[in-house]
Amino acid sequence: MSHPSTGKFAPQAADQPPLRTNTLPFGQFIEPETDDEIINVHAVIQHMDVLLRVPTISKAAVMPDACPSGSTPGTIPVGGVVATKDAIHPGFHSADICCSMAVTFFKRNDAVADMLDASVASTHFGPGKRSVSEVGKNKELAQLIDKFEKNFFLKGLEAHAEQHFMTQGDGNHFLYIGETESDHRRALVTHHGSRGLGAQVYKRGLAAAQKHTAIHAPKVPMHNSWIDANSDVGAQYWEALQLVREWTKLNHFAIHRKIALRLGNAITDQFWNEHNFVFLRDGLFYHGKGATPSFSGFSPDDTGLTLIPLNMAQPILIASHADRADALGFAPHGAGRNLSRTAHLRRLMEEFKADARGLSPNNIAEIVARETKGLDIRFFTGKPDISELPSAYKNAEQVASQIEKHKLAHISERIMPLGSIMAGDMNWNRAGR
Ligand SMILES: Nc1nc2c(ncn2[C@@H]2O[C@H](COP(=O)(O)O)[C@@H](O)[C@H]2O)c(=O)[nH]1
Ligand SMILES: [Mn+2]
Repeated sequence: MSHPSTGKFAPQAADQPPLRTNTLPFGQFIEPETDDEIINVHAVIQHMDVLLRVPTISKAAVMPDACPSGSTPGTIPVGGVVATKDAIHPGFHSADICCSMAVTFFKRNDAVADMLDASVASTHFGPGKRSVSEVGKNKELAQLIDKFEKNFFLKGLEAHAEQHFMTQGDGNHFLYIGETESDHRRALVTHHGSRGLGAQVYKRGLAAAQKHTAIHAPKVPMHNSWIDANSDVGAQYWEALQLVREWTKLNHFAIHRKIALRLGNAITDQFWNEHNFVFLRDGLFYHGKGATPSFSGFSPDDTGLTLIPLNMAQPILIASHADRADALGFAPHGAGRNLSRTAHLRRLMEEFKADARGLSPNNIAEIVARETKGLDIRFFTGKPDISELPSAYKNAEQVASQIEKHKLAHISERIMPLGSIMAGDMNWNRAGR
């Protein structure tokens, strides 16, 4: 028998779990209001229907911010949560392992421009890496990297862990400055994942999963393949995920610490949460692909609070756990994209009657100004990435009200926006310009 994806011969294993002929019911907490949202929900449900035929899956849910994440049928949507038995699916947490949110609160309320200046000088956005190593200065990082040697999935990735440290990448990764709504405490929030390190671990994990699944369940397509959690490979992969998680946490807080030092300001509180990760709970592996855990003890660092961003001009929600059973104990991780990057750009080009050369610098300045009024918004490349402006995302208030209505989490505080930094235009949207 040949594997449908690899085309290679694979022996038929006696214990082969078949693909289910029927899908499973799953928790749906997504309520479309506009035509775009109706199309979006339809696509999400179609993907879930195919996905839930994978035999390792016990239960699943989609959050209010769900949107498709690829065109191959059965690709887990962003905003999807899938619980599996004895199986870890790299495709369900995807390449940006441990994409996460982290907040630091400061003692003194410095001027927003000073905080952003200190941030620009302390972090790095965009592809690529740092030329100056932090390993000599950061004992925890050095100790973490020392553990790589013994792990099959991390061995040889030491340079990635070193060179990508204190970088944040591109796309919708951001650094946000805000102030708590209730007591006006100044906050610094970052959003990023495990950078090149996680991407390499994912690649290796997916290869191991394909190898296993081609033998044990050859009808399961490549993107839904899994690693046997009870095997040695499974134990190694689980350990690699935990070490990648540690790296990501160090990365967030090393950036925060550098900014605090540069400002000469004291840190009063910090917490963080993963929203792209695998969580082990009562013997099941909960894969959150863009979903915020909302249950106690989701990680060894759980403080009972999580962060849910919406867009650069809206508050970041601070939520406490609700642990709704049919939502599998998860809440949304954001507002979710309204439209694909290309569709969003196309709409703006239509609005501004742009020709094949694309939006002019004046058009772009006008769009940025109208969407970010009163905020200090900076782009690391110096050029705005209009695909990341608030209009690219779903209605923030609608998502927040769905969180409360469905009791997916309890919103206990809001960090009101003051300014932010993102990578900026990376040339992807030059098409047609
Ligand atoms: N506060 C900000 N929130 C933003 C920004 N860009 C996107 N977002 C929100 O983050 C989530 C997370 O997305 P993912 O990459 O983890 O899938 C997204 O759904 C948006 O709601 C921003 O610039 N500032
Ligand atoms: Mn993320």
